[in-house]
Amino acid sequence: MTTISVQAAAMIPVARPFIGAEEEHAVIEVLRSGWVTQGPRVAEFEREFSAYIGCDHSVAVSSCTTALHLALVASGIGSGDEVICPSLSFIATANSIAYVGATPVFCDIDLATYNLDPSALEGLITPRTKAILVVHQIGLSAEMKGILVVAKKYGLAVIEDAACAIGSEYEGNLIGKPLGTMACFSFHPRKILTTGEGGMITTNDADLADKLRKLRQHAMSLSDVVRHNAKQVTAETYDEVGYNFRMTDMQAAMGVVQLDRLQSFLQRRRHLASRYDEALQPLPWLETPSVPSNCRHNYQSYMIRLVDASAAKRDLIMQRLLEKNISSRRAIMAIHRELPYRSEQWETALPKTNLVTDTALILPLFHQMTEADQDYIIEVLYSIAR
Ligand SMILES: C[C@H]1O[C@H](OP(=O)(O)OP(=O)(O)OC[C@H]2O[C@@H](n3cnc4c(=O)[nH]c(N)nc43)[C@H](O)[C@@H]2O)[C@@H](O)[C@@H](O)[C@@H]1N
Ligand SMILES: O=C(O)CCC(=O)C(=O)O
Repeated sequence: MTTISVQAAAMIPVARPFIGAEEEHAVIEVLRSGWVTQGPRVAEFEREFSAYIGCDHSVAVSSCTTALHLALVASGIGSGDEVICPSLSFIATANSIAYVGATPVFCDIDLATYNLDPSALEGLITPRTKAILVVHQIGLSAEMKGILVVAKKYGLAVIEDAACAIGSEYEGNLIGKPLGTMACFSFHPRKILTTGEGGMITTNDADLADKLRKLRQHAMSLSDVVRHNAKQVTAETYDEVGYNFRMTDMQAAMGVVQLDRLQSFLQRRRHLASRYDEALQPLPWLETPSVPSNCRHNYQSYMIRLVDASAAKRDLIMQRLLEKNISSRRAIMAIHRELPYRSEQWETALPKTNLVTDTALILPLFHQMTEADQDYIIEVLYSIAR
């Protein structure tokens, strides 16, 4: 048996945001400006985000979780309603449905893409179904055509959880040029573009955008900016229950700089992903990601799936990697296994979700990861195989 001659000098993290001097300067400028939340930098970030995505409106909020929550509120979804979503997703997907008093109904996935299986949707629709919350998991677009056909047939809203999908494409368009009513993005540090925390809702519907802008700021009738600039004494009213989901100008200033870097982030990730693909494809005990020809992946995460494995075996491999200073993560969680959503019904209804959550793992992938680090990770995986 060959042993690995070198040990990584320091832990290789699963992810690391790239934050440079330009972000520092941009944030300091905001701090010195005297306007620090939902001000000019937020408006600028929204404009630049719309220009990049090619959508009409972008509404910045405090996270993707609050973006999803607000999108459901603005869609009029509430108590007694059902929303179909995958269980193979971060818990925020289902939590956003629970926040509005609706019930998440979990749909199984397509094993090739780890996204909602359009052919499994119809069996879940009841008279209470109001929407489909589609996730573009780890940055790969869901098969939107099939999903939109079902949504149209039953008159359901389609909201896209694009938390991980900035820069990803479906049929030649960037995700976020909404195919449904709204798409929601995350700028959490585990995402490709980060503002610390932060989120964005994109839409082509002007009324919806107005509603979102109002609701994110306590539903006040006149914004603080309008009142600040008013030449006459003025007061706002609060005609419905709103939320405090504002993004700060420090976050937005960082976002503007990160958006400038996005092409280079995407290029680097795609390059490293193709290196993983090439090196790992010969290993018969794992499957590398498969990308349908009508999609372009951003590789927010690089996830491999172990063939003929169990959760215990996967965890053992993760432990071996950790002992070699390589951080990995279990696959995407299965929401239906967490206490607030757990039931026998879901455990038996979602076999593909169960298989992926038990047998996949996420390998390190980040902008500054060197090819030498990546070669080391590959070498360790080969040694585990032996
Ligand atoms: C369930 C989660 O799934 C995905 O994350 P994950 O479980 O694969 O990985 P996490 O443990 O959240 O990733 C955290 C890693 O991301 C890097 N990182 C760098 N900076 C940060 C930070 O500020 N916060 C967090 N949480 N992570 C940060 C570090 O390498 C850290 O170990 C993401 O989609 C997360 O947003 C989601 N919460
Ligand atoms: O809280 C987390 O770990 C991630 C949630 C997220 O991505 C968001 O709400 O923007």
